[in-house]
Amino acid sequence: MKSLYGKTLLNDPVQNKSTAFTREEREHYGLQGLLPYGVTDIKKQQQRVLANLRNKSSNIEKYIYLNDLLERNQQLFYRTLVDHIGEIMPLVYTPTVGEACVKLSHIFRKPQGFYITPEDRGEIISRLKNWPETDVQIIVVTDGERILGLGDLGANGMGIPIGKISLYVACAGIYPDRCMPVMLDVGTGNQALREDPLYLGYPYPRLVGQDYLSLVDEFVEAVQHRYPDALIQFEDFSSRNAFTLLDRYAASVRCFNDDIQGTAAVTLAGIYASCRITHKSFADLKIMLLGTGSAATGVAELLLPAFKAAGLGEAEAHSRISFVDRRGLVTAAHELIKPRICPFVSEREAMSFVDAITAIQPDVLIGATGTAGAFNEAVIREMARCQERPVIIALSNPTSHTECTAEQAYRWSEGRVIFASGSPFAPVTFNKRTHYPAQGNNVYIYPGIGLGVMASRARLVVERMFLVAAEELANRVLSGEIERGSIYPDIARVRDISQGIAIKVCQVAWQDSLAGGNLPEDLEANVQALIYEPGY
Ligand SMILES: O=C([O-])CC(=O)C(=O)O
Ligand SMILES: [Mg+2]
Repeated sequence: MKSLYGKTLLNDPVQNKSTAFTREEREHYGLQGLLPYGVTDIKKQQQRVLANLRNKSSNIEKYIYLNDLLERNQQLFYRTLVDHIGEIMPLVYTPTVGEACVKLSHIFRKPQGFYITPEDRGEIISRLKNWPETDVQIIVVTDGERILGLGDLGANGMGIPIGKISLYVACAGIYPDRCMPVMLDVGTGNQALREDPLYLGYPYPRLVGQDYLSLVDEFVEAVQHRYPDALIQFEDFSSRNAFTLLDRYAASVRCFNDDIQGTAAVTLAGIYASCRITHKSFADLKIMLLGTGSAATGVAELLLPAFKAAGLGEAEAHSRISFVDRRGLVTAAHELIKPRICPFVSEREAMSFVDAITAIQPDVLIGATGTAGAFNEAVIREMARCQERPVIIALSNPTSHTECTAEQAYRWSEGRVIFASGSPFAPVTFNKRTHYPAQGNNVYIYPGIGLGVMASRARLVVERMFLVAAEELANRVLSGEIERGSIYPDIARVRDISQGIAIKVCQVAWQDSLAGGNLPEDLEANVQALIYEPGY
């Protein structure tokens, strides 16, 4: 690392320790006079951070404060995030990051991440040289078209890759300088944004068709040229582009789509864990999905190999999965069925959502619609009538777009639901009993996948990696958590869990001959060696 002195050192977020510089360091680095007398350690600094944070009156203020801290003192930011992940994750990630994205052009302070626009066409390789890091291993890229359940936020969507990267660092221990958030700013279909005088993105309608694809191609090729080891994580693209890009690159480029594959794995893990509560066999389950976008489709497509691994045949596996959308059960009577949903079309007659629950009696109901209220009272009551312990997973983010609240799920099921949601909910007390909703968010999966791909230098990211990640995550739910109805582990253990997932991913990489190099003697040590522990 370059030796910095004086103000330059204090202004460098990576090397700055602020009041934690010792007397000797102050003398050595020319810091005398530039700091108050008191020398504190990182624990005391954390106390100050937490007190200031808790004093802020709104979540967006907390987001801004934490972001400023990251830009001032990276070690302190990450140490505090890691040590207080349950409290701070919702402020740097879902749900607050949703609000931050909506307002990003207005709260903008310091540029972060890397922006590419159509004006960079033909020049992306040389533009990438402007990024100062030489060893980038993880790239999270969005084009801002489907930010959480909030829709097209254009370049304001940059908040998402930034948030995801901070959790790669906190939840998997990837070194910050090995991570790169990228915004492919190809314009926005959001007219209000384009007309906002403070909007900072490329203020034109979105590139589409071949113009769009060729720009993404150029970006992917440029990444492979400049950062040949990097994993590309596609995030928050529109459903259509998400599948198009995954189909285009997955067989030849080290990449995955988090909304399709990460969400699928976290959902599958929750379903596996729910069987420990209901004492049902996974192979017997019937699963209903509301929504036909990238997340719901991804879940169905990962359930198929999971069912097959549990002994079901192809047709039987398909028959366990049903889709509903706002028109009701997806049957052949539906017009314009998306190609990937076709294999799951029900042979029953057309019927409403609630009637489909009555007819099919699903054990598990999953929502991925981006629509608040989609799980209304009638839906939840019918699930509770059909099942002693209905499993309901409301995936959509942020909280304002979740299919139902935790409180509604417990109330309308008389406290019998096993509930999880993409965004966090506080515990709910109903009929004098406290219920603990779990957070089924892909943050339990993607950091471990990334770490495992990095540790194995796997050429490709394959389906089996998500299956083993789901199994590992489900196995990490403690019996005490199962007893209180939680189907995901306490987020405080996520770092350890990500390492467990990474080891399983490495095993797949070596078994499937995808890994770079020879199988290390000790896979765990191989993963451990990569871990960043924030501190001075
Ligand atoms: O960001 C999150 O919290 C989960 C996710 O990928 C999404 O909702 O698109
Ligand atoms: Mg996402």
